[in-house]
Formats: sequence, structure tokens, C-alpha cells
Amino acid sequence: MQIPILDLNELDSNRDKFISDLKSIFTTFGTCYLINHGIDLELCKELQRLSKEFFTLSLEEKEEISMLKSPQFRGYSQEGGEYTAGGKDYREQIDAGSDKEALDWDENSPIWMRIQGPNLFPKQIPQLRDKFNAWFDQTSLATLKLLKGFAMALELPEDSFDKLYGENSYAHAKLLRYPAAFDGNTQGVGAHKDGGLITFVFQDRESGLQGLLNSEWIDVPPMDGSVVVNIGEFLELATNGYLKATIHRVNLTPNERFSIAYFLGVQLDKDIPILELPEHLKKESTGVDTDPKNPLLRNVAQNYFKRMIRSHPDVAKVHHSDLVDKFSF
Ligand SMILES: O=C(O)CCC(=O)C(=O)O
Ligand SMILES: [Fe+2]
Repeated sequence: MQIPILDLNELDSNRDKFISDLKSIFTTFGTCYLINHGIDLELCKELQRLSKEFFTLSLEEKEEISMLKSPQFRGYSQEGGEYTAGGKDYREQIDAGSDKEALDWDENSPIWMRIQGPNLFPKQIPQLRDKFNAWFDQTSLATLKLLKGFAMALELPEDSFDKLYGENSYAHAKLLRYPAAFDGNTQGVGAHKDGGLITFVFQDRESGLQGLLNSEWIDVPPMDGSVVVNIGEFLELATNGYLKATIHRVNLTPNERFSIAYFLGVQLDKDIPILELPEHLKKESTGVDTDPKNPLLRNVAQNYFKRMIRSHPDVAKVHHSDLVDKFSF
């Protein structure tokens, strides 16, 4: 099956076509390649190169920036250290995001205050922080531009999402390495929906990413110069299920695999509103998917903790033991 391609330039040069393509792709197929996204391709390559360099460090060196040291769930976690859909994920990664000073919080503070904080990067690769930040800023702009396209595809004013942004806006990213398949293990990351509004996945050379499209797992191999776009839980919530978060997974392959993912977030202290869609779209909505074992939470900070406690129970136990029971479903 052919994965559709969207050209972000067309949002300026051929708007009606772009909006109509965007709408038809994400109400049927659920994933696409995005080209001409405006993110410097050389910068993407350089970030990928530095990320690969990090993963060649010894485990001891990588553990110097262990996520266990970060109440904000930033830093390195090793293979088998993360869980999705109850199964072990075989990948290693650096989690990073909007880089800010940590806030002073205690158990009675609003929980969003626990999430704001600094990234952890390795001292052995000093360029990584600056390259990451430059890439993160460019990717934020591109995702926000595409988000305006989504607003238009929903027949809403293009600034409809603006009220979700402000001083405490947060986005998250992962620098990822998947090992080659071994001993019958094939779960790179298990089937899941991403948090956030939309995700951009930057794949290096290896395949392995699959989307669940019309109940079938479809390969989404790397395509030069493109990013893969997936819808996240927040866009499903905001449209009351008119748009569905893309279910996807990564299988291990005979070779190691590298990728980088960017998850567009919003203000940490907000609840995701239900956007007032035109009647004819509302009628087509089948509602938000409800899985009692994985409820989609409207409160942004609660949603973040639900995900992170599930993925990184060891980190949660160290820094947020008071929340573990509350967010274990
Ligand atoms: O590695 C990839 O291609 C996708 C990663 C992913 O789905 C995730 O981290 O949420
Ligand atoms: Fe994902």
C-alpha cells in the first residue's frame, strides 16, 4: 500500500488542495509523509549523527545522564527499560523536551509544575545540546504550521489552537536506537498512540515502523527528506474522535535502527477542550476511543504522568511515588 505524501509548501501555494488532501488522509489513512517541511535537512542529519555517536558510548557513560536522575523524565533509558502495552520495548533513547529551569514544587503543588525542567545531555558530545535545540525550534515551527492546516481542515479559524499555547508550553522528543532483532524478541516499541497533538518521526535508514491502518499493519519505510506524521491523543480528544490518533509500532529488524521523534504538546496547565466542529463533521465523529486500561486524559499534565509512569515505572518510583497508584490503570 502506498503511503500518501503531503507537501507543506502547498499550504501557502495551493491551500485548498493541501487542506483537502490533509483532511482525506487523516480521516481515512491516518499517516503520511510530509515533504518541504522547512526543517533543515543537514541539521537533521547532523543531529542523527550525534545521536548515533552517543549510543556508541559505554553503558556507564550513557548512564551518567540516566533518566533515573530526572524528576522530569529526561535523559537516557536503556534497552528493555521501557514498557508499552505491558510488553518490554527493546530500544534505548534520550528523552528531551522544552529546556527550562525546574520549578519548586511539593506534593500539594499542581502536578504540571513537576514536568518543567532541564534536559540531560552527555558531556562527551558537547555539540548535541545546541544541535538538538536548533532542530527542536525548527521542528516546533513546522508542526505548528501543520497544526494550522489541521484547524482549516476542520473548518475552524486557523488560530483555533493558539489558546493552548503560552509560557508553560511543552513539547517532547526522543533520540532513539533500536537493536537488531535477537533471541526471538521483535518489539522495538509496542502498539501505541502518541501523546501530544501531532508527531513528526525522522527515520534514518532502516524500516520497522508500522501503522495500523484499517485494521492492517502497514510498513512505513524511511523516505529521504520526509518526516512521518502521526496524530496524537490530544488531537483525537480535541476533535471528540473525528480525527483518530494513529496506532503504530516499531518492529526490530535484522539491523539496528535509528530514529528521532518529536511530539507537539501544549501548555502543561491546560485541559484539552472539545473544539466546536461544524455539524456535518460532528455527525461523522465516532467519539473518543475508550480503553479502560488506557483512558485518554484531558488534563495535559495528568496525561503526561499516565504515560510516563507506565513507560518508566522505576523513574516514577524514585521521584513521584505519591502519584504512582493514582495514575496506574
Ligand atoms: O522510532 C520510530 O520510528 C517511532 C517511535 C515512536 O513511535 C515513539 O517513540 O512514540
Ligand atoms: Fe509513537
